Parts: sequence; C-alpha cells; structure tokens
Amino acid sequence: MISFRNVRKSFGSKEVLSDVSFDVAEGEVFFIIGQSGVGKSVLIKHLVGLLYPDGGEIWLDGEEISRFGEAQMYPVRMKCAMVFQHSTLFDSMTCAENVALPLRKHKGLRHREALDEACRRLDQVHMREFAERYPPELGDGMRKRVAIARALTLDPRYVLFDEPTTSLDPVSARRVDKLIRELSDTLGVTSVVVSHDLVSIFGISDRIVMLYQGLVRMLGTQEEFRRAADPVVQQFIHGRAEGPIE
Ligand SMILES: Nc1ncnc2c1ncn2[C@@H]1O[C@H](COP(=O)(O)OP(=O)(O)OP(=O)(O)O)[C@@H](O)[C@H]1O
Repeated sequence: MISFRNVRKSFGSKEVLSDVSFDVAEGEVFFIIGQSGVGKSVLIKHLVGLLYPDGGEIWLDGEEISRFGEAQMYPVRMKCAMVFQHSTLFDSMTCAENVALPLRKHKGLRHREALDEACRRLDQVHMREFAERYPPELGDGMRKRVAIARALTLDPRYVLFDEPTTSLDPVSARRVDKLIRELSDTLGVTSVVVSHDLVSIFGISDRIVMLYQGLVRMLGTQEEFRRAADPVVQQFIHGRAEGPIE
C-alpha cells in the first residue's frame, strides 16, 4: 500500500503541495487528476526518490520511504517502476534489446536469456511481433507499450504512469488504457496514473484523487466523481471553461 500523509512540498517561495494525504490500495488503478501545474508529477516523483517532501511522510508497504537515503531507495525503485510521458527508448536498439536492458543490468541475465525474457514481456503488452523492430519505425502508442514492457521486466508491484495517453491518437490511447487495466486484473500490479484524459479516467480507474490548490479536493470512485456536488470537481471533469476554477 502507498500512503501519503500530510505531504508538503515547495520550490523556492512557491508552495505546490500544502497538505496532501491519501492511500492507494494494493492492485487498484488509481488516477491522480487536477489542473496543469497542480503538482501531480511532483507527487509521484516522491515515490521513487526523485523528490523528497519538505514535511509529512510517504509510506510504501509499511516502510517510511520519505526518510530513505539513496542506497535504501534502490529496492524501492525495483518495486516501483515509472513510465515517463515520453518513452525513453534507445533508437539504436531493437524493442527486444531495449526491454532486455534492465534484465542484463539488474538481474545479470546473459544476452540470449535476457532477449528471451524480453520477448515474453513484449508478449504481455501485445508487442511480441515487433521485437526485432527499432523504436523509430513504430508509432507513439506502440513505443509506449514497449516502454511499459520495459518497466515490467523487474516485476514491479507498482507502476507509475505520467500522462500515458497524452499525445496518442484515440485508438492507441484506448489500447494503452486497456493494457493498464490488464496489468492490474491479470498481474495484480498497482497502477498510479497521472492523467488529464477524461476517457481514461472514466474508462479504467478504480479510484481517483483530484488535487486543487495544494490540497486533495476529492477522493472517490468514478461514480462518486460523477455525482459530486462540488462545482470545482464538476467543472474539471466536464472540461468546462466557465466555473469556479481559477
Ligand atoms: N524541480 C523543480 N523545480 C522547481 N519547480 C518545479 C520543479 N518540479 C516541478 N516544479 C513546479 O511545480 C509545479 C507542479 O509541477 P508538476 O509537474 O507536478 O505539475 P502537474 O500537475 O504534473 O502538471 P501537468 O499536468 O502540466 O504535467 C509547477 O509549477 C512546476 O513548475
């Protein structure tokens, strides 16, 4: 389980997170939503030690990781994989070689073994037939799926997605959504997804947290969000220009 408890984070004089608390349960597809600049990416970077809070605590599976040093963070990063918005694949390597990289580096697998395992991972994201292709030959959605396969290589319990469907065409976006849902349903992976994509949010989420002005504005299921009386929530989830959001 992930637990954010009274997390505060500022950059210089700018307070981004004022007092953020919520839990993410095992196996759920959990979305973090809110306006641009509200601190969604800042929040998930705290889970892998890319940022540390100024106040409050972050717990992962019963350990307070917000006090961990670099060496203690290493196993946390194995358990918590991050898929960045722009897939960071190496253009000069095939898809299989890209996915094999962490297996060789962190699991010490030999070249052939790592490639076989990489093909198995590519199969999980329905990209097995593209194993020998190079990333520039593929579309954005396919590259994203390869990046997800690479994130899965070390069997993470948690996968953090930073805007996984941004800049994808609608069909590719829905394929990525389907994959994120499958990871939870078939592998029991817990997914934490930062997103603006209303179709994804109301398509695959188990629960959603909305951040607003440094605080949690609402935490609930899709249905609870749809029924929410809060005008800030309603304006955001309907993408209306007019309303109370500044
Ligand atoms: N390393 C940093 N140094 C200084 N300011 C930062 C840093 N990282 C983030 N910020 C600031 O923190 C705020 C929140 O950024 P963040 O990237 O989390 O927003 P977001 O909610 O993910 O937005 P978007 O939806 O546009 O990606 C922004 O004002 C950003 O400029």
